[in-house]
Amino acid sequence: MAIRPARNLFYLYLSKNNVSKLRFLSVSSGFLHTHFAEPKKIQDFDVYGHRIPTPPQFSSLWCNQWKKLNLFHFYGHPFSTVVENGDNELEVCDVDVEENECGDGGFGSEKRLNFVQIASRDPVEIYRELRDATKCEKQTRADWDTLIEIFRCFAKSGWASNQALAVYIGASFFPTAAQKFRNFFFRKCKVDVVKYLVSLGPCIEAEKFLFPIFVEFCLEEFPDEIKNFRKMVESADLTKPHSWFPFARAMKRKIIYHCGPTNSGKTYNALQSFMEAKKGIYCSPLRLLAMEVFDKVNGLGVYCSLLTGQEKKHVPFSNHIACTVEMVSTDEMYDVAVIDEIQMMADTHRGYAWTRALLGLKADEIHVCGDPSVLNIVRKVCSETGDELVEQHYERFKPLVVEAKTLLGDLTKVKSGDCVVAFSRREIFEVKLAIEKHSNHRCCVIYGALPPETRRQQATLFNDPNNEFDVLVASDAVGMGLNLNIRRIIFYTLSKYNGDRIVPVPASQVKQIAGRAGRRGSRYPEGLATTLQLEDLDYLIECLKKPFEEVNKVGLFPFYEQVELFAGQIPNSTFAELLDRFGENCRLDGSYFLCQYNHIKKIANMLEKVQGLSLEDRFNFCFAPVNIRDPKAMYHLLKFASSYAQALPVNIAMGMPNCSARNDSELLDLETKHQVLSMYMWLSNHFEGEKFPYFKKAEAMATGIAELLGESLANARWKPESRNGKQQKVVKKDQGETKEQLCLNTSNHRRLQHDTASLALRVP
Ligand SMILES: Nc1ncnc2c1ncn2[C@@H]1O[C@H](COP(=O)(O)OP(=O)(O)OP(=O)(O)O)[C@@H](O)[C@H]1O
Ligand SMILES: [Mg+2]
Repeated sequence: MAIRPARNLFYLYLSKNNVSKLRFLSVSSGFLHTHFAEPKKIQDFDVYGHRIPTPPQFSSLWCNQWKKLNLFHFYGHPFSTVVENGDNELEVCDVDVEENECGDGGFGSEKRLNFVQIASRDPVEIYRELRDATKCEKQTRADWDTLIEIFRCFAKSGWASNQALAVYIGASFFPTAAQKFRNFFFRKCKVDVVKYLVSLGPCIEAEKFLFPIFVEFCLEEFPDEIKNFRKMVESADLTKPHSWFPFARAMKRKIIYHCGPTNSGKTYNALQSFMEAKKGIYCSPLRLLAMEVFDKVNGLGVYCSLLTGQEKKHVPFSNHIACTVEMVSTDEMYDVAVIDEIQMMADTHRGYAWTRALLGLKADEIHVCGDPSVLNIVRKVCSETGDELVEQHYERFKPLVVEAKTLLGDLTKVKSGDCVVAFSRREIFEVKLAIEKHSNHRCCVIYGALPPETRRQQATLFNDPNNEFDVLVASDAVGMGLNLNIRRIIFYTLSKYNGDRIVPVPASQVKQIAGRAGRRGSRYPEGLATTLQLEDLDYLIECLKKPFEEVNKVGLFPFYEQVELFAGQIPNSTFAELLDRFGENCRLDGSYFLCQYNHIKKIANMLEKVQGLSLEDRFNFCFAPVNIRDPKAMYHLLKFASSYAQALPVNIAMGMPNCSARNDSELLDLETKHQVLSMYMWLSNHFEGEKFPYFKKAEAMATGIAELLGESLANARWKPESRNGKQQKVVKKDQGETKEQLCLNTSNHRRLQHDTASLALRVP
């Protein structure tokens, strides 16, 4: 028997056969499911209530009535514990059932009984009585005071506001409706109703009593508002996303889940099926990985094209394509599709792209590769879509061992084949500088702001044993995709800036990064992981020991067409307002969340003043890959959008640097320039080509800059920008860097300061 708590939806089935009559107190707290009433079990049971318009998931009977004369009754929230027996029947626990001969509801006083009778009356009736009353009955001062407080709480009640959604009273309209309801009630109130409410006081019970009366009031008073909101909600319906892809639903697809930790051969095996297929698609989490698969597959003699937001490389006669997951086509038919890093379905920003690929791909066979965190939700999706699911479980090829002695804060203990992982660009350069200054090692660097080509070039340099670059210093960008010959991962710290504050690095990420050590094919027999500081070791061990946390929701985001439909319901709003209203009003099934769209809103706000962009243009511009914290990059996006809106050919308007960076500021400049060019290429691919006619030029410049970045990194021996002087500039660069500033400015980041200090102390 499983016990599960029920919230507002109560199921009940009486276990006692001798129950002949029932009454309910406080049942107004919820919906009573219609499956409940099995007349043969309860001879004289007659739920007395009425239907209210509710969304399908609440196709229930609203009940707040009780029958006279009873043997059993339920107090408070008796249904908050529901026992499910093996036959899937549901019973109310006996503990919640009290026998009572006298039928007074257990309150013991006649006065109280009257109140109780109020509670159990049909809210429609109460409402009509109030509505038809000509004036307010006299109340005491104290009762008024309590009443005012009760209505104040009602207007602020999250519970009531949520419940009101079920009858299409939106959250933004709820306070107005509650205010009008209060005015109505105060003009008409009756002594017995008031007394009952006052006896409850300002509490959830009072809200629950008032709510159905409020609903009646709203249904009569605000039919237009309800109709409009209903239309709006229906146009923001994201429930049943599997039904958005009818063609894929008509297919019986086979999903093969390659499930396991990092470095266990998941992608390798999926790619075997991909290459053997007549027609295949590989969906990558990163441009970098798409490029790598493109190269590898072509190298093995299978013609394969490349499609990312920025580049389209068509290989003649190819039937295979490697793309980034955002670019996947749900129109094309494939024999085999691979969706790599499927656990990214749960990513707060990009998760929707994986969900869409899984639900929408028209492929006979879909190989998904990832850790076990989304296995259950993929099982659920498959049962909804009717696809067959086959699970293949994997183990790591080589063991991962934690080195307990750590580096004790001493970076001179770094050895050949080590990868030091830091979570900000500044730390990366500090570590590189310290290692190169005080040892004979040379460092490659990999971090998110570098173009994929440069990251690959750095990875190749590190992997090649025949050069002096034998240590890697990297950010979490190293966690996915690259094949690196790492002997040992050393965490420089285990906390990072999450866009808001410094937090411990999530265990799943620690696992993913540590798992990079000891890759199959590398010369190391096992992978090692450790920390720079001894005090971080326990957290590292804890993370590595932790089983993968199960995810219970995955991301969704509306298509443009859905946003357009919704926009029709609220004309004259800005795109950012539209997104907010969509976010507030969209309906989702329990397995999905709406992906975060703050960055989209930020771009939408910036572009608001650009006249002449259609809604679709705005939607597309907002998805352009831009670092919203980099004002230079944002400025270029604004300029691109302005030219586009004026139907002018969009210019790159940026000079090509002619030498590699000589200091950190020049390096930052190269990074930004590359990002702007990459954005231009993306826009050129997402809008009509002739509007962005300088694609080739942008591509050539981007290649040149990536090379300059590679050269610059090989020679980089400068300090990252001074913390005082150019802090602002650095902070705007990317998330990781803002961490550094916070570390310096606030006292609760003592540990990082300590790390830096001890680094300075111990390095001779
Ligand atoms: N059967 C095999 N024969 C030869 N090499 C293999 C085989 N399986 C895997 N490898 C190699 O082992 C390395 C790790 O494999 P793969 O990338 O498939 O792991 P993964 O489980 O996808 O890891 P991650 O989670 O890090 O993506 C790769 O370099 C891959 O080419
Ligand atoms: Mg993989």
